[in-house]
Amino acid sequence: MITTDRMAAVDANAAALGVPQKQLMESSGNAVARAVRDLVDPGSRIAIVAGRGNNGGDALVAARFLDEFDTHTLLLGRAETISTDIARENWDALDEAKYDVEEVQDSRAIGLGDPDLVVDAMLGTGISGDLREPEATAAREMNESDATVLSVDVPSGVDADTGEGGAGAVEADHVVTFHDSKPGLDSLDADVRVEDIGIPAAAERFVGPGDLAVETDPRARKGDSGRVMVIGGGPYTGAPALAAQSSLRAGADLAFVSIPERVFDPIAGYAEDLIVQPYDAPRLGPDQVDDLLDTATRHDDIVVLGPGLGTADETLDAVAEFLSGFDGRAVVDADALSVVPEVDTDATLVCTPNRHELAEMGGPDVDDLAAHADEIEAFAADLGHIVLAKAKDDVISNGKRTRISRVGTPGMTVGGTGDLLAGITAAQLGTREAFDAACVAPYVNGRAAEALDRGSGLMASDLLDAIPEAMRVDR
Ligand SMILES: NC(=O)C1=CN([C@@H]2O[C@H](COP(=O)(O)OP(=O)(O)OC[C@H]3O[C@@H](n4cnc5c(N)ncnc54)[C@H](O)[C@@H]3O)[C@@H](O)[C@H]2O)[C@H](O)CC1
Ligand SMILES: [K+]
Repeated sequence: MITTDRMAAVDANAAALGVPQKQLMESSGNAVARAVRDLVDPGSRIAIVAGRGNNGGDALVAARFLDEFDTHTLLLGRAETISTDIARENWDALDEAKYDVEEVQDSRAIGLGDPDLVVDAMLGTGISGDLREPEATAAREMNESDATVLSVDVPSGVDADTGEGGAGAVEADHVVTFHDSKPGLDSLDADVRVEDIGIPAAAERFVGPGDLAVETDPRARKGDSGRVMVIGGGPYTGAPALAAQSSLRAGADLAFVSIPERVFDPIAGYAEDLIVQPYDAPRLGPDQVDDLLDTATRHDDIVVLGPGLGTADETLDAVAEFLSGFDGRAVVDADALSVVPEVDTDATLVCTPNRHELAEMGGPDVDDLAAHADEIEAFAADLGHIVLAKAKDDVISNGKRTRISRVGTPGMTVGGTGDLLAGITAAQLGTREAFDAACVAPYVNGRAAEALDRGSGLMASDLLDAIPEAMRVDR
């Protein structure tokens, strides 16, 4: 089962892997033709009704595979208004090769004839709202006709994610959908077949450029990427500052750093963009927890817990107490990680262990994390939280789904890149579902390093400037 947004991401990832959409359209069209052949005998009358988007494009491809039928293709609208290059190229091919095609300029002129089968390729995943003209009239004609109706990808007018049909949606007898079934097809009174269109498994497994495009959290609004609160520092000062700064570079609106008073000066001195909130204690301890919980909960802060905190008993007690009282979103990193397996929390956690921290938490003790992705998935299921395990290839799992981010450079083994990752993850949690945020963050971090291309001598702070560019969708 795949949603429209995920499908678009996988599509773009496939293109980045060298399988462009036009090739997928060729496979889709071929699959449509196979479905036609399974439903009617050679010589039967077929009416193809194509819209001006890629859903129509699929059927325009299919027309070339249906020579043994009496096929008539109607394009709803003028060819110049076809909305994508690949669909238009497939129209032009039919036109040049003298297939039986017709541009329908006016909804009153729609005549399906008396076909045995209608291919409904008006609208697929690009639909929004009720059917407009001329699609509405064409849908009515299809629904009133005696012909078998085969819909391409999704019955036109039906929302592929929800199954909701706008007024006048096509009532399909059969649906041929691509790659994976869609949630909205489940509730239909139609026979649904899922066809493989040659999308490489890697397009789903590996985080790619398509993943950047999709913002998946319904709470997300433009310019509302949330407040990040880094609870860290004390023994160390650089780590919390790097995490907070990277969260800003990755789109957070405000970054707070909660630290012991005695390290206020250095941390406040690193960057004027950070809001430094000191507490009166030499290090984090249980006395600070009520205040921190109160602030984080009141502002719906996305918390980063761990960078530079150290391993003092009272600090780890405070971490455990914070997590058991917290029900928001948090990234847990570094020294705070050891507490997670013991703690009972309602929070949504993304845990970001390196190889050693993963083993100490009870996960697999291995060098090549990606080769042991199944064990990391089992560990995440057991832990009940999202695990973003950091290595050359990062493994991200929520216990059910597991993906790999394989971007980055050897120079990233330098100290501080993990702090950056924690901050980027927190910012991503403001606009995406937690698992998607955990997948995109290491991809952004790795792309930033690739863009700098600095080899050895890279410092984590160098990467800060490269993060915004690495998040751009159109790179
Ligand atoms: N990997 C894949 O999934 C592939 C899918 N393919 C097919 O492409 C379509 C999606 O194509 P897209 O161009 O994004 O959108 P549509 O063709 O569904 O529609 C766009 C078209 O429709 C107009 N429109 C929108 N809402 C309405 C409305 N209510 N009434 C009338 N018209 C409307 C809009 O303005 C556009 O012009 C997918 O379903 C698959 O079939 C690829 O072929 C291969 C890869
Ligand atoms: K359709």
